[in-house]
Amino acid sequence: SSPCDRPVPPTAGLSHDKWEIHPHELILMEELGSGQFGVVRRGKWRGSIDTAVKMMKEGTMSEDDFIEEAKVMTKLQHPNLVQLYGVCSKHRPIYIVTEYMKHGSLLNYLRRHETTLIGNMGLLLDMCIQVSKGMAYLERHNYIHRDLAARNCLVGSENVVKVADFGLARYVLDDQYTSSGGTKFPIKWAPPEVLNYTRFSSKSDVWAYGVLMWEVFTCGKMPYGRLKNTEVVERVQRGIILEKPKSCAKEIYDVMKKCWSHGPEERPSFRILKEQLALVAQTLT
Ligand SMILES: CS(=O)(=O)c1ccc(C(=O)Nc2cccc(-c3cn4ccnc4c(Nc4ccc(C(=O)N5CCOCC5)cc4)n3)c2)cc1
Repeated sequence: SSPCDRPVPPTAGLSHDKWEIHPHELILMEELGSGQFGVVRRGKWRGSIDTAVKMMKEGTMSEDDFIEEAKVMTKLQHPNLVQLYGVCSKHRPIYIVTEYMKHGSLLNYLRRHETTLIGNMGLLLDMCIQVSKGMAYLERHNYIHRDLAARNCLVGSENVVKVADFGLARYVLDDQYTSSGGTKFPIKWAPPEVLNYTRFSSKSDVWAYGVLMWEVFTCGKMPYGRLKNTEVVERVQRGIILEKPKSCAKEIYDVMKKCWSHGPEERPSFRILKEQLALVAQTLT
């Protein structure tokens, strides 16, 4: 059965806190990757459920605030969102347990499969549409991602693409990542109002979504190439936008450009974006 129709395993653990997962219910397997936040390993939950387990290095996130938020996040359920199953918070490091996506990040997937993907506009557009569906769900629930990019989307079987780590950015302690002046802040995915006032909204997620579309249609190129963050900030504030990717239809680039409208209120909502992209898909494929 496809992952969509498999019911989401009940996050009801043995304890009364249904978002709490008992470590003895988890079998940890191979490492999937790591970063300044810690290590991610594949896992099996209750013997059969495939999971990814993020072991958050101490000091990387405000854990108590995150654990509080995890209760809300486990309720966000959609076929294009990486499901948070729960957390192991009774020990350190805390574990963040989500559904497993077997092809890894969308960014690496695009780069790894560039030769087969570059001419397949229908498939690239479908990936973008799947992300817009997950984001339209978050928008409907007034949930802001704050770090939408191809690196934070994941690919599963049958080219399923899901949005991951929504809202996680709020709990990262490293102010190199959280402040817009920091070296790790995702400047290239940020609109003017975030660069100037760190004013996040679903419309700043829409700007980032436009950059994600650009990443998809360039099969994982770095936006603005090797330009320094200060040069990108200057261009964005002057209204200079990313150029049309070679293998991208004009109609698709037109949608990207709407996502990069200078004022947040001029940008379409994800609800509208989803519909516009479905129309473009009909005319193109
Ligand atoms: C900015 S921050 O808040 O500090 C932050 C930074 C990083 C992260 C984070 O989760 N990073 C991260 C790093 C590595 C793997 C993950 C990561 C998270 N996941 C959640 C669900 N599934 C996965 C998954 N799956 C993978 C990853 C790699 C492979 C793999 O080895 N492949 C090679 C062969 O072809 C297939 C693919 C397979 C499945 N990898 C997540 C989260 C938050």
